[in-house]
Amino acid sequence: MNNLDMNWQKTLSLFQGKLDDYGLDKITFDSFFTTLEIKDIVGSVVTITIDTKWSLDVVEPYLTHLQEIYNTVTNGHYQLHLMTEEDFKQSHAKQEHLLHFDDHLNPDLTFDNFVIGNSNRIAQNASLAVAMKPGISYSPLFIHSNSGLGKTHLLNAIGNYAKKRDPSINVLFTTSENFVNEYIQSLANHAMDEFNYKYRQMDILLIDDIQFMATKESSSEIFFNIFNTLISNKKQIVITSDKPPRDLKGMENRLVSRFSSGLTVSIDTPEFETAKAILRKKIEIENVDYPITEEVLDFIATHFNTDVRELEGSLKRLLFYKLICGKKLDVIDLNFALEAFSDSYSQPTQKKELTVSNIKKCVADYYNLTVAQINSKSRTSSIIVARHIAMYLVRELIEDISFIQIGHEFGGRDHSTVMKACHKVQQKLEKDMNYRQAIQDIKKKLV
Ligand SMILES: Nc1ncnc2c1ncn2[C@@H]1O[C@H](COP(=O)(O)OP(=O)(O)OP(=O)(O)O)[C@@H](O)[C@H]1O
Repeated sequence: MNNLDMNWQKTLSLFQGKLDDYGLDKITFDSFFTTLEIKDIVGSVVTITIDTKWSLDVVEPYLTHLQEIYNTVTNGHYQLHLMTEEDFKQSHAKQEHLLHFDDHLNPDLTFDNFVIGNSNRIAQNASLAVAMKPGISYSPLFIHSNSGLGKTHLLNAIGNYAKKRDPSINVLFTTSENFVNEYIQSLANHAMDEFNYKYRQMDILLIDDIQFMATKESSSEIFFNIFNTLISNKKQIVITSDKPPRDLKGMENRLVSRFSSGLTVSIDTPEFETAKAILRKKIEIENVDYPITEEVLDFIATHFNTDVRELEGSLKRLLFYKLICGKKLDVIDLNFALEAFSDSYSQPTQKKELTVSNIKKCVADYYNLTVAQINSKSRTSSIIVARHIAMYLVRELIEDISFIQIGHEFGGRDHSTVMKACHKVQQKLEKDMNYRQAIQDIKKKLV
């Protein structure tokens, strides 16, 4: 007999000794109480089963006495929970079923095939740290970048890596859109218990593209609760988004502040060498068995480098063109690449004309402000931030424009005010990754 059974038998025999006090007789005790069995202890809840519903009705009124005795025997603070054998089996089956959910991880997206460069090193390092020790140091981890730069890849890599190290942990990858749909469906099917149970038992919850949840109020509410439960149970949450937490328009402040409470990292557009390394990796994965010259890689890395998806697409196009062109080629060289991209590649076009007004407009749009607010004397902090960035970008992007001219363009301000603003931006750029990303995003829209 194990400890658990011994404690229970002791409880029953002490209970039996007090039958008179409880107004019970031996025949009732022998018929109903001796079949009680401890099935499960989760935390402080001890589940006891009984064979039938009518036996349950007889025993239930005496449960608090049994609980008192059990806590004296075990010197614990347990709550006894009584249910029929049948109910226990059903709820167990439900939980077993829920434990076999699909993790939705893509096994092809791993750290092994994620190319590291300056543009993504911090995000990759943070992701790996989290995958090695989920929930320990950086929860939530918030990864943001423009589209196609590897956020989904890293999310999957975290899940795949962690599962490989410990196959017993519960990992779930989902997009915020799927989360919202699943929530709506669970509400409609009266299956919110299952929904909550599933999400709350995760050791690692990976949520892609959180920006879609911004305006979904009730889904945000339930997500907020799940988020808090997981974080307070030291579980790992990783979230991705196309912008940093504070720029998630429409997202509740309490969620934004929770998102910022862990570690926030960003991914930039791959620089030339990283773009080439990614191309080489993709060539290796595709098992390309003919040489592609360095010049071709340079060409693609220079002209199709907005994001990694574009790099991948260009390579696929090149390989496809080789397949269908009908030429017998031993090597893919630059001439062939120029032919393959003849309709999508044109000589670099002239830069868009940059004027003070279109820089102001672009910054104002980015921050959801008007140009009049940028020019105004308002001291509201969000307007000041946008105004300073606009001044800085004017100074940086328009050749030979003086501080005096800029001051004039921004509502007749003094040149020293403009100088101070530009200096402040420069200082903040060096320290604040999110700020740097915002300025890069605006620049990208302008140039
Ligand atoms: N550093 C990298 N090394 C190898 N492949 C990469 C890298 N970064 C991105 N990729 C590949 O680029 C493609 C796009 O990446 P991914 O889907 O992860 O981007 P994303 O940032 O999540 O985009 P979106 O915001 O549009 O969802 C994927 O095929 C991914 O495997």
